[in-house]
Amino acid sequence: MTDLGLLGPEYTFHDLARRRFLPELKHTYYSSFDEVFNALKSGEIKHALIALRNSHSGDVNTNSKLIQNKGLKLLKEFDLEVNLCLGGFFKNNISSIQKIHSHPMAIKETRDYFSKYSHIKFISSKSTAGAIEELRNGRDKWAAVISSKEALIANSLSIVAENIQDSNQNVTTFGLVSH
Ligand SMILES: O=C(O)C(=O)C[C@]1(C(=O)O)C=C[C@@H](O)C=C1
Repeated sequence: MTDLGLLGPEYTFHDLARRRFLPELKHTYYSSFDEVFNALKSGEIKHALIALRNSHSGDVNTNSKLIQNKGLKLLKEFDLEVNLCLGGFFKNNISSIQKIHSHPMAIKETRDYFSKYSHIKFISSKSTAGAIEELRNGRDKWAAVISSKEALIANSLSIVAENIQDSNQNVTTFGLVSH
């Protein structure tokens, strides 16, 4: 049994919250909230770290409701400032980018920023760091991702723009949950 399950891979915002607030816990990454909830139910993990809400874009998934409906315990809440970056294979101009992969919440949190680039197609991914894997598989030089700066650096991608979130106080609240 691992102590903590969370949405991965490395350098998702869940992972940045884990590193900041719960660095001592042995952890396992999962690729969706469903998988994290299932791992908690089956006893594969003791605790889960799950995003509940964002200060600008509201509820994350239906996670708060799911925690209540499943009779899980919300032990603690942690607030993490979420600074979003745009990154890709090259330091492209934003106007030359055609496609952006990211988690739906990160896309929501940057909607105003991209409002003048109406040609860009947004593609939902399972997490901001997971979007990087999709970017690599797509091999499209005009594609980009919205993710953490840490994820871009760890994956040797170029940073096209920093702090692109619409709200300058963009905070996501994460819950530490147990059975
Ligand atoms: O995709 C990630 O990196 C996540 O950790 C998910 C998530 C979310 O669930 O809202 C976490 C914080 C940010 O608000 C954007 C995405």
